[in-house]
Amino acid sequence: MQTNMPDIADTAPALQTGKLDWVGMAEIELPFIFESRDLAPVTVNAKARAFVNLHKEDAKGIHMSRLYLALDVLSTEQQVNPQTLANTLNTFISSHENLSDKAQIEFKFELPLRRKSLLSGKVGWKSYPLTLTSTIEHNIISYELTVDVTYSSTCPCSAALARQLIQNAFNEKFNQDTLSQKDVHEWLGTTQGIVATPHSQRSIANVKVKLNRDINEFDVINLINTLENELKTPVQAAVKREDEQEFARLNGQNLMFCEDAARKIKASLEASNYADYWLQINHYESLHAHDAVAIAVKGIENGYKA
Ligand SMILES: Nc1nc2c(ncn2[C@@H]2O[C@H](COP(=O)(O)OP(=O)(O)OP(=O)(O)O)[C@@H](O)[C@H]2O)c(=O)[nH]1
Repeated sequence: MQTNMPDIADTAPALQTGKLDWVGMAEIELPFIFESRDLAPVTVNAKARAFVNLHKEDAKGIHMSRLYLALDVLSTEQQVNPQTLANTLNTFISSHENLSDKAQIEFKFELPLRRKSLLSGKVGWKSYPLTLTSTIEHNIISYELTVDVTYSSTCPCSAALARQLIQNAFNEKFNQDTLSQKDVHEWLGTTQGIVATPHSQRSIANVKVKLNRDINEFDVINLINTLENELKTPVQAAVKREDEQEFARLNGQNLMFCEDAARKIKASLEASNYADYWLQINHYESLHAHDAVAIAVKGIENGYKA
């Protein structure tokens, strides 16, 4: 290797002086082993962002290779958990002495989970998009987790209008003289009986939570289960007919506007122990070509903004 190579990050003058909030790298390909409560350590293929601030006004630049190599150690020699992330952030700072006093790592990846069907006992894969961000500032580390949960939402307005059409069709078909339980039962099993069906839409809840500082493990499964249990109609993996029928029942018994979904999730996050939260509910309408959206935050001082 050639010695005496110029190292302009240390020696060259900055074109213009000034502090920078974040400098680093984005879209770094980084497989790693992720650790979370109730989950066997799982290898995920993340895209990483790695940053430090540049508070030395006349420094030419940061040392990007040092950030990259610290991430590589995390990827190849360790498993990702709150402690190893904290160590890596500390390495970012200690490898930028006099240059930086803040650091941030963001991982975006899909977490594949085995999910059970509603009734049949079958199991299948479902992937959840996650973003895990850890930041160190004034020696304090914070963690933030964003997850997208996909579910089905059936429109309550459409359901009421469909019920009215069914009632009208019933009145046309039957009167007191012709009413027989057997005939009505048969008729209800036809498309003339259930003359209209409400529309449902694939919907996504984007939820960001700020984790408490003192956590010693991530708990992604608990967050996902909390959201899915509240929504009741998450999209399914393995589906037999009995599961599909149960899904239809759950949709019918959990009619929701985006406001309903947002309020349900807000209530469940309020009941959880998160330091802060932000949520956006997206109903990708099948009636409209546009989407129905609701946003909420915990509303704490200096917290997330809607
Ligand atoms: N700071 C900075 N570096 C960049 C940028 N684009 C590419 N690089 C390259 O990132 C590489 C790594 O920089 P350093 O970490 O300083 O590399 P190094 O000097 O070999 O590593 P050390 O000996 O640890 O300082 C250099 O080759 C830079 O040219 C940029 O926009 N800013």
